[in-house]
Amino acid sequence: MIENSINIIHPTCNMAEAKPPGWTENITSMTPEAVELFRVYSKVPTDRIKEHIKHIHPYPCLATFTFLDLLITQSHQYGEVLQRIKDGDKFLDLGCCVGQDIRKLVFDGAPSENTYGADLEPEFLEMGYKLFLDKSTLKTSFLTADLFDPKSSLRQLDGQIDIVHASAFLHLFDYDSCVKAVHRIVLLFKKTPNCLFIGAQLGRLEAGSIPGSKGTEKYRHNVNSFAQMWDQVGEDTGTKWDVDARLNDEDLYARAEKMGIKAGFIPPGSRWLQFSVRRVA
Ligand SMILES: C[S@@+](CC[C@H](N)C(=O)[O-])C[C@H]1O[C@@H](n2cnc3c(N)ncnc32)[C@H](O)[C@@H]1O
Repeated sequence: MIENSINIIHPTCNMAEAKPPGWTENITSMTPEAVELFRVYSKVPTDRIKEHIKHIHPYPCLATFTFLDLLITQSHQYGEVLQRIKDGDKFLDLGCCVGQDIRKLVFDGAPSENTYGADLEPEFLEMGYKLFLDKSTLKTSFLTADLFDPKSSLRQLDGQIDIVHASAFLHLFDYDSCVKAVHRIVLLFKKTPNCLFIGAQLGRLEAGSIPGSKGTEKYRHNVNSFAQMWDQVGEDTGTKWDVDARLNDEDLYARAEKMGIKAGFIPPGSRWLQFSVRRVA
């Protein structure tokens, strides 16, 4: 069973959006893991952590503080991922934003030189250093890259990555873009079995498109549609993938209503979809 502790609102990081639903301006709670990360890894005194975070992040899309959830730790594969990076596997956090999940892995013992982070927005990558105070120590390679740009700096990683993590990422796109993104992700992986794609994103009991901003659409997967997409991409690319996708029990729409939040990207039937996809051939 998937834990129900994943925060309800994970904004789309649309920088044009002035105040996303769920805007808080205040850090109401932090998990003990997040407090420990700032206290021990970043050496911020406990009583100054919240002030430090609020001081650093000026962006609306970070204003719900959900990046403090350290989503990667809720993956059932977290232990395996950590051990594999320690053993030399190359890890990429795609759409890493401020790179909190990379910092958590490094804090837990992953050699940072085996880690990569990629994001469309260079400001988020810079903000990560200011948040975690590790510019002089962290050896993660951060790339500013648009996953959909065939000439992006991600090309240098093609065929070299063992593990890709992408949380709150694929749900940003319509179905065709989602399929394109998965095709691109397959290119990043080594051509060997056991490569792993993990993450969590907004999903829905009934799969389908929902309206996005400015006439766009976003696709919400359920377990079947997510697995079918990977089957299709497997066929297209001559690869084979074992998909483990699960919808969380918690009804995110009900929770949003209870909180008085009207968020178009959380329609009825919304659940967190947690997945691991392993290459078998
Ligand atoms: C909702 S945030 C999730 C951030 C992080 N993974 C987390 O769980 O906190 C989505 C991130 O994807 C990035 N992004 C959006 N489109 C992208 C693209 N085409 N290529 C690379 N990154 C992209 C955004 O800049 C943003 O940082």
